[in-house]
Amino acid sequence: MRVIGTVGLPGSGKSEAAAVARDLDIPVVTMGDVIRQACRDRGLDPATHHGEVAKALREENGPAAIAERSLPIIREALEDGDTVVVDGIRSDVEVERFREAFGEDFELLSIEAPQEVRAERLDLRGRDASVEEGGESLEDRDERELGFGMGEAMAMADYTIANTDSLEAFHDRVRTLLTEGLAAVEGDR
Ligand SMILES: Nc1ncnc2c1ncn2[C@@H]1O[C@H](COP(=O)(O)OP(=O)(O)OP(=O)(O)O)[C@@H](O)[C@H]1O
Repeated sequence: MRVIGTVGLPGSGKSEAAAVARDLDIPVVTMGDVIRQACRDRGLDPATHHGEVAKALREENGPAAIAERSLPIIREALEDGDTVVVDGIRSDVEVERFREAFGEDFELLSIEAPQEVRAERLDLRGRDASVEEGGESLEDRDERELGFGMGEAMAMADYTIANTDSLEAFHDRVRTLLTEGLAAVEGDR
């Protein structure tokens, strides 16, 4: 059994890593979906209340609340396969919760790229932060995510992939990691 969590700043390549997993028929549990479901449970539109509900969940049930709610979904996904990818980890507290739940079976992958590289890719993706995030710049998004504990989470990673080369090279790295395991990408640690 392998539960592989991904962490990384905006535009680092987390969605691309999740896409590689899906291509391999590895289920991806997205923590954002947990928040969207909580919005619907409260009769709120996820499009406008996502941030507010994420904050409320943490205030009501503690900083690991979203990780906690992801656990049954991850366990259910593990009934169908040996490996699950968890996308959307934001903090060290969440990493600790997953380590507590899955022990050695939990692996943390940090995806890293310099801010200027991420900025360029996000512009190309058409999700320019200045438009999509209500005027918030990538610098501000980075700062906000680091404020949640993203930096501490990244520091806890079992391995790091530097996503500074081509998309194809990144896909290959992630595919190797998912299919062959840590030893195959040991050089990246
Ligand atoms: N190595 C690469 N070369 C070229 N483009 C890339 C590379 N890696 C990712 N991209 C592109 O950069 C953009 C950002 O990547 P992605 O959406 O995976 O980031 P993310 O970490 O999920 O970001 P966010 O947290 O903002 O959702 C995407 O358009 C993706 O296709």
